[in-house]
This record gives sequence, C-alpha cells and structure tokens, in this order.
Amino acid sequence: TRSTRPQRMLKAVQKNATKGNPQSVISAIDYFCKNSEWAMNVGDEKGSILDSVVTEVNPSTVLELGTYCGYSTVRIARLLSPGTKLITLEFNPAYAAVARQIIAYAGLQDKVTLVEGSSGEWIPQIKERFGITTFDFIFLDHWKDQYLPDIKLFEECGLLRKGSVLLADNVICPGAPDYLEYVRNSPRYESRYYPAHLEYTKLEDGLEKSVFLG
Ligand SMILES: Oc1cc(-c2ccc(F)cc2)cc2cccnc12
Ligand SMILES: [Mg+2]
Repeated sequence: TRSTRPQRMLKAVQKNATKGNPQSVISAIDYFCKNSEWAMNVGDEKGSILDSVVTEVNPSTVLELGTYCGYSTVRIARLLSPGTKLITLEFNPAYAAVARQIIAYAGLQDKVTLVEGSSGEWIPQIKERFGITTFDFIFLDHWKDQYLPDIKLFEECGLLRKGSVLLADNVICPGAPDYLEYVRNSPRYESRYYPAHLEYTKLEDGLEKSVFLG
C-alpha cells in the first residue's frame, strides 16, 4: 500500500540528515516540504520565532500539544538546558510513530517524553503522572478548536504560574479566533502577536505569545 506523507518525510530525514545532528534534521524536513511535499510543520520562519522565545524563556518544564512528525519537538529540545525534558502530546498514533523515529534520529530521545492521547484526557493527569507542578513554556500546535478549552484546563488544573509563557501556532491560518479573543481580552494574560507566514507559503499566519500574569 502507498506510504504516508509522514513516512516519506522520515525517509527524507534518514536519507539527507546526519544522525545525531538536530539542525540537519530540521533542514532536511524544510527541504522536503519546500521541494517535495507541503506538510504542517511549524516551518523555518515561524520556527525561528519559536527558537527565540524558547531561548528567552530557557524553560525547565515544557509541554507541546501536537507533535505531528516531531519537527518542532526537535527545534525545542535542541535548545533545552542539559537535564531538561519536554513532554509532547500527539493524538494520532501514525504521526507519533514517525515522530519517535525522527526525534531519535536527531539524538534527542532522552530529552523528550512523547505521550499518545488527547490533550483533554492527559492534561488533568500530568501533575500526578510526571511530577510536574507548573509549566514554564507551552507550545500549542494541535487542532485549533482545542486551544481555548485546553488553556482553560491549564488554569483549572493549576498548571500555570506567574510568568508561564504560552506560544500558539496558526492563530491566523487555519485560525483560532476564540482563543485569540480570550488571551487578548483576559486580564490574566499579556498577549503579543508575531506576524509571519503559513509554513512554506506566502499566506499570512503568525504566532501568539501569551504570558500568564497569575
Ligand atoms: O501549522 C498547521 C497548518 C495547518 C494547515 C492545514 C491546511 C491548510 F490549508 C492550512 C494550514 C494545519 C495544522 C493543524 C495542526 C497544527 N498545525 C497546523
Ligand atoms: Mg501548526
């Protein structure tokens, strides 16, 4: 049977990247998406903004919602201080299977805990399962209608502290209007929009960075 796009992306990484070299994995995926097949990775333009926010926050606790093939997981994990791990949630088992292999190819498997399941199911379990009290940095990059319910769940579960940074992909395309309205109007967040483009295209998109004020 025909391979899937994530499987073809993995093959491109195995062919063109150097094992244990995260930057070469990132470059191989971007090359594949620019020259072979578009795929919904955060991409190089928005990825550079992600890099700058992660570097600025220098988080000790990190959560990613929406692993897909692990592109942003690799981008984030390569910047974390030694001993710091990130938790990434992926609902789709086929995506998770490819992501594990791409993360391992980059040599970052010891810095990543990939959990298969839905954010709504897993967020309430994180404290007890992973011994985490609050997150310093959260990257939202899953289904756009889940952004708002999930940020409310973070608040209800006490997973945010004064200064926690949430960065959301695709707030313009495909768009998360209810999430944007919430973080931009809530007195509990300081929000800022980073204009960019939908990965590998000229279409407008951007990232929304929201700091929890406590
Ligand atoms: O970065 C993303 C982009 C898109 C997307 C798909 C088709 C389009 F025509 C435009 C945008 C979907 C995502 C779903 C989940 C996480 N990220 C996504
Ligand atoms: Mg995205």
